[in-house]
Amino acid sequence: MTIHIGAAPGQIAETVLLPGDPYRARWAAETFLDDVELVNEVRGMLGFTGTWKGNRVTIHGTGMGMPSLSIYVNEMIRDYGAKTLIRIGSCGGMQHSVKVRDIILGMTATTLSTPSRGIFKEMNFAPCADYSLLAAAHRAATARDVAVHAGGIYSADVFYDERPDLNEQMTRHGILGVEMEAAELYNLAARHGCRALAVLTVSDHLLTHEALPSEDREKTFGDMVEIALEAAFA
Ligand SMILES: O=P(O)(O)O[C@H]1O[C@H](CO)[C@@H](O)[C@H]1O
Ligand SMILES: O=c1cc[nH]c(=O)[nH]1
Repeated sequence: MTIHIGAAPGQIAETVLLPGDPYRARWAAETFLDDVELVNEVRGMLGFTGTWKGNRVTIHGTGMGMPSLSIYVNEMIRDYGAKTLIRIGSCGGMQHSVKVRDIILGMTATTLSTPSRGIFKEMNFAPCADYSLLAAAHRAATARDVAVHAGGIYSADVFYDERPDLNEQMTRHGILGVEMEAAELYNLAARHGCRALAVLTVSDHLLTHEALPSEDREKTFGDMVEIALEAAFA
């Protein structure tokens, strides 16, 4: 047990899928895993371990934003031995070529700041995905005939942004979508020699202002869960 995770030693698998929403974790575990066991509910942050095609997997919420994700991912890596960590999140589309419900694979995650800024200081470290996971996820998405885009994403610190010029610059520089956790996930994976990837579903669009309701964000993003599972065990 750690301060924030109530699982016993060995109850967290080496492969972890990480939605922001703990209820998406429950839905994904109940929908896609066998022999599912609740392994954490401290502070209502739900985590489940089960099997997918015989492989052990944990699906665990991170909460919203990089400080929250940092707590769970640090404990999963340092205390439970997680090795492959795949975020399964929602994001806002930032290009007209990207449509609502499309899948985005985050090759890089641009950010203004992360919980790691204290160690990087003046350095602009470039958080990036693990290539083997990225390539496997792209193959899995293509095989499923899902609209998939691989490229840069933006990990913002705020959802209600008072600086629209920042989003405009991201769009201008080809960034595909905005979310709030991937950059720190990639930083932590790099620091600890783990593999990480963000597989995102476009839930709303900053240019067209389309938006899916919260229930869809919780329960209908099955393609990204299966793509993440296929990539993890490719
Ligand atoms: O749907 P999740 O995985 O929570 O991801 C996105 O949704 C939340 C904001 O609504 C942020 O956590 C953002 O990264
Ligand atoms: O962080 C997020 C997630 C979904 N949509 C957004 O606009 N931002």
